Amino acid sequence: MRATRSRLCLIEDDEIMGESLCERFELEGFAHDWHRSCAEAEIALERHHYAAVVSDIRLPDRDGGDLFLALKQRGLSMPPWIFITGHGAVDRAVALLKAGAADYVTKPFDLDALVGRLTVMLSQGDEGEEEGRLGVSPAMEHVQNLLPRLASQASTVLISGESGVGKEVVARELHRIASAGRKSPFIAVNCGAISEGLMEAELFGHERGAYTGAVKERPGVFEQAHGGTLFLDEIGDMPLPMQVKLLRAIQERKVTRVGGERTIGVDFRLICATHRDLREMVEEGAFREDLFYRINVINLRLPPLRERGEDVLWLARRFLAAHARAHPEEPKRLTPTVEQALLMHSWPGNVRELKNAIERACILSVGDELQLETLFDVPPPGELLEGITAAGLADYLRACEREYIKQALEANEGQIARTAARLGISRKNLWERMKRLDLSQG
Ligand SMILES: Nc1ncnc2c1ncn2[C@@H]1O[C@H](COP(=O)(O)OP(=O)(O)OP(=O)(O)O)[C@@H](O)[C@H]1O
Repeated sequence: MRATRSRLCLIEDDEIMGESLCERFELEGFAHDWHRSCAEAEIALERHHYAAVVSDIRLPDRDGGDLFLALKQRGLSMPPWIFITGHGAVDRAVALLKAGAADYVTKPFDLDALVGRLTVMLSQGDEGEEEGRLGVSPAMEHVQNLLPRLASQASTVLISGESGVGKEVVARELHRIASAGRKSPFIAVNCGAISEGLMEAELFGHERGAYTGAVKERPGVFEQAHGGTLFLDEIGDMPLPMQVKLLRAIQERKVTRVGGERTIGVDFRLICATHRDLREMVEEGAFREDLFYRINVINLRLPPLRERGEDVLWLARRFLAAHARAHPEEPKRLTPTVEQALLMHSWPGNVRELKNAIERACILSVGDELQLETLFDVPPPGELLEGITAAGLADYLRACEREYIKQALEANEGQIARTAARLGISRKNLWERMKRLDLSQG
């Protein structure tokens, strides 16, 4: 992906106006792209992060304001927009300002003042304002706004949410903010992945000769996290006997290595994460109540991706851009059909599933657009057609179509809107086909 953070996007069809603006931009040393139609600009805006957009309102193929509103509605991460307008269209420009545009200038305008504004925007564009951003949905913005306060005031935080929602991402962001540019350790431990026998040594460390095979002394994760953050993932999987020891270490901020005598003071921020309902586990006797209250001081609940639709396309574009950065190629585009399918999918695997789907689709899609069929696991044709018998071609095609739609319906729990989006057809069209093929929803 081109480094366009410090680049301007000009949308102007008037050759004289466009040329004079570009001349001035060149004089000022502003990197810029000039697009003469909305269609051209739309593709560029989907692919690149510009620092600012300067756009005419009246353009040959579409109203520039409509393009702005449509991209905004699609959740595209938008640079500040400045509209150029004639005297007759000031009302429209004011309405666009209310809808989120940065500014407007009326022809003939003061070019120096415009250049002054753009200089500020270009310098801000270099700061990478998207870094550390968790999402654009109200739920994630709420979490984002809480993090600085938690970083300065909370020493224990519990993050809950389904698998793949981004609990570790949030934990790392909290750590980054708390570290404020200092280098400090972030130690992540998956409590579900360590066998019960090894857990004590893993958490508290061991002295030399503490057990067979302990040829060297080794600090545990509490000591490693000293001065930084200890992230205990899947805390609900911690065996009960270890929970007692964990509680003591958290409360006293001291540990004793296995096979050792001395206590070692440790200072760390503790972030625990779980996809399980710890309160329910307490009621069932599977999780200690005292430990639960100790770690549940601040509970950040991350909603599943299906409950924060605003984030889906925003995240998808981030993953597209990341893929393009890692592999030297132009980022692929999301077509309206693909966008619709992404929005309708229920994402049981949350952000992890979305990330994997986009990565797979980037690799498998041919051309510069993501292809719908590469996004989701659809059965390979051989598997789909297995066992289909038919009297002739028409009969055979009908059987294939029926089987394909039937499987898509099953995969989407019979939900018409989702299935239609997944198949890339309208709901009405899906209903008609189901009727014709004698298929029911469930
Ligand atoms: N806001 C986000 N921005 C970018 N990537 C994200 C975001 N949230 C999650 N991801 C990505 O999704 C994947 C899953 O995220 P993460 O490991 O943080 O989830 P989790 O809730 O901790 O999952 P688990 O419960 O299975 O451990 C990771 O690859 C992560 O990079």
